[in-house]
Amino acid sequence: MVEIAVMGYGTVGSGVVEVLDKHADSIAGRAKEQIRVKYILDLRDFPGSPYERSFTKSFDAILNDPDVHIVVEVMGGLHPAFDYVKKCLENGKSVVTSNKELVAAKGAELLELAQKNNLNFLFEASVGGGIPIIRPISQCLAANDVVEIAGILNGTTNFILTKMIREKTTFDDTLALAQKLGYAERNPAADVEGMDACRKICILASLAYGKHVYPEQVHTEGISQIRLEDVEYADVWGGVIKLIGQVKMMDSGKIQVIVCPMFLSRDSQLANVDDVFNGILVRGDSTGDVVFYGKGAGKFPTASAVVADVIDCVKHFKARKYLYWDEGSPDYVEDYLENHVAMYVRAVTEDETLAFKNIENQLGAVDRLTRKGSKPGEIAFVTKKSPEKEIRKALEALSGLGVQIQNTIRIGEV
Ligand SMILES: NC(=O)C1=CN([C@@H]2O[C@H](COP(=O)(O)OP(=O)(O)OC[C@H]3O[C@@H](n4cnc5c(N)ncnc54)[C@H](OP(=O)(O)O)[C@@H]3O)[C@@H](O)[C@H]2O)C=CC1
Ligand SMILES: N[C@@H](CC=O)C(=O)O
Repeated sequence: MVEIAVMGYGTVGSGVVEVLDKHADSIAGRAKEQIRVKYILDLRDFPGSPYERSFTKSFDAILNDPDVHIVVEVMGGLHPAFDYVKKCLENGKSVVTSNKELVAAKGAELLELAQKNNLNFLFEASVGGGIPIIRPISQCLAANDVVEIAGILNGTTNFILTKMIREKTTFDDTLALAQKLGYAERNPAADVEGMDACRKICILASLAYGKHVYPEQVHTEGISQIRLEDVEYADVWGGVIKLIGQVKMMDSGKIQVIVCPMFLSRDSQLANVDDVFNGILVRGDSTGDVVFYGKGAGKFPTASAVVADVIDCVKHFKARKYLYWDEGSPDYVEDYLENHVAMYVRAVTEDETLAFKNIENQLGAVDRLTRKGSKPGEIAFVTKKSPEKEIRKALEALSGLGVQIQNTIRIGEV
């Protein structure tokens, strides 16, 4: 019998306890041990819960119980999660977490601590919800040099974009539904403004290239600037808008990494990844493209990944699971303005003919886009591929030449 503690009884934590209970026998068969939830730590009371006797408000009760060998951290946030996880690892307890904020900020330090103490620190659920992606990158694709990873990494924003486009629902209503379904972060700005996807691409980049990438090193944009006009122009251009996290290794040894909405061609493997689903493309030098697809958020998909880590922990008490990356460095990430991109631009002008003359003077030839029902003075175009800093400079100059930029979205090559 292995006794464990679950810290946090919200969407994911309640799913973990339920899955462990419902599938107790088959899980015991796979882990070769019965797994029992001895403690559930939460701030609230849950009167009438079938697990009522396991609830505690004392972290120390868990920390000081020598019978607890695995602690599942599903509270979220950095504090007190970091402190608790660190103490668990210092006190001989392996840790499983779904907390991407924690792994993206402190992964290198916690992995080192786990290694030092011959314990496991596992976080399959931190990226892609129920999709297996941490193990495939660290194990199944280990023979490859990873050339690039690009993915739809946030279920909430993909759900919002899909519903707004297909059903013309409002942003606020769709976000409220995503919250009700347990997809959104406690502070949904983390989803909408791209921070959640940023944390996930940091974890994938750290794992793939062996060096920590910190969220503050990644240029991050969310979906709050996207308007229905942009969605219609994307359609005219031949694609869709998706929030993408992307990382590539450069010849210089630096990485290019970004999180932002992108126009994706309908031919892209990620273009039809809709609703709460995530899609993650990993390009290996030997395998070529491998694409992972599944539910990126929600109670049971995420609980499934957490419980799989618990089972793996039980199977690897003696032989630790080897996950590791080094601390990062300030010069490791290329300035995103140096990246070569093509850019969709939507603007307004009072004189269209003059505007396009000025646009082509500044940017060279562009591909004009038109849509039905455009507003008076509205124009849109796609630039040629150039260093982003040059495009930004040209767009700044255009605003002094009667072209008021309303939005820009990068053209993805995924
Ligand atoms: N929801 C999802 O689909 C996914 C979530 N994740 C990640 O999993 C983690 C948990 O997410 P989720 O379950 O959705 O979040 P919830 O907010 O639903 O659950 C968190 C739970 O932890 C409790 N809690 C918070 N702080 C403490 C504390 N100091 N001591 C004890 N209990 C505490 C909360 O209590 P109270 O409500 O009283 O504050 C709440 O019950 C997050 O890191 C999230 O990013 C990862 C993948 C998918
Ligand atoms: N809020 C996240 C939850 C899973 O990681 C998302 O929407 O993807």
